[in-house]
Amino acid sequence: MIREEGRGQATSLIPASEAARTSGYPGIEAKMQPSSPTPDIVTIGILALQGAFAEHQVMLQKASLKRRVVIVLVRQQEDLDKCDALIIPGGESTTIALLARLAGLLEPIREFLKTKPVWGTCAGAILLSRSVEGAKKGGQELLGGISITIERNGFGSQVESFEAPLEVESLREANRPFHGIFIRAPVVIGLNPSPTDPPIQIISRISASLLPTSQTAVPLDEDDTDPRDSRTIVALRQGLHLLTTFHPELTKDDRFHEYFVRECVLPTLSSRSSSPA
Ligand SMILES: NC(=O)CC[C@H](N)C(=O)O
Repeated sequence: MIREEGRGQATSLIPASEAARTSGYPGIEAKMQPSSPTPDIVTIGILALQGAFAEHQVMLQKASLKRRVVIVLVRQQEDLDKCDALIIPGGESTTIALLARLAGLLEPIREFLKTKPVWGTCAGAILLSRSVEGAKKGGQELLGGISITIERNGFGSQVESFEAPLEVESLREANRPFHGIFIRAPVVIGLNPSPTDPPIQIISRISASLLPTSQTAVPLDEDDTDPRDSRTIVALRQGLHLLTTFHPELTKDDRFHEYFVRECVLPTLSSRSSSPA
């Protein structure tokens, strides 16, 4: 099932017991907004093997979040074990996968994905996909949390990297476009959820008129799930996870980071802490 997402839901509070559980980890603390009634803490890991992890870290530190966020740069399993959520940055997906295998992180992240939210940006989006086309010779290891097929460098080579304004209805101040930076970006070429998978929610599509001229995507009706139409999808969610084919961390706009914490991370914390032990 595929659905286009409307406005986001309100976040829930994290009980003090949860804050106690996550406190005391070495990491970097992002600022807490005064509106938070309790010193709730959420621990977000950033896979820091290659690529734009430092930019995600800076953005999370500056982001206007309603919770205190402890940031953990994840390089080994014991870092991952501290995290409530994980961001996989852009960079080079084959290299990140190789380094993750060498660090013994591929299987732990696959396990992590089953219960905790993960956000993949660009190369991270490739890793989060269930299958990939255009992989380097020798293949490409994936994590596979989201049931889509994605095409590496699907908009073309470096010279066809581009920037474009995106409409994203679920972000705060939704009438202000989000500046999408696409660098050798992957393209969503198929949505393949099985009947038992959570539904895929489309968060943003790029207007076909803004795509590089080499692209021939034809925008169809909003509800049409024709695979051709998937090429205009640039942000989507499935279950706990978020995928963006562009780089929000390379902008000065914190709204995607705020969205991930508010919509993907905090609801899982509150549901975990309210479920019976
Ligand atoms: N900006 C990026 O993350 C590019 C992704 C890169 N094309 C890859 O395949 O991994």
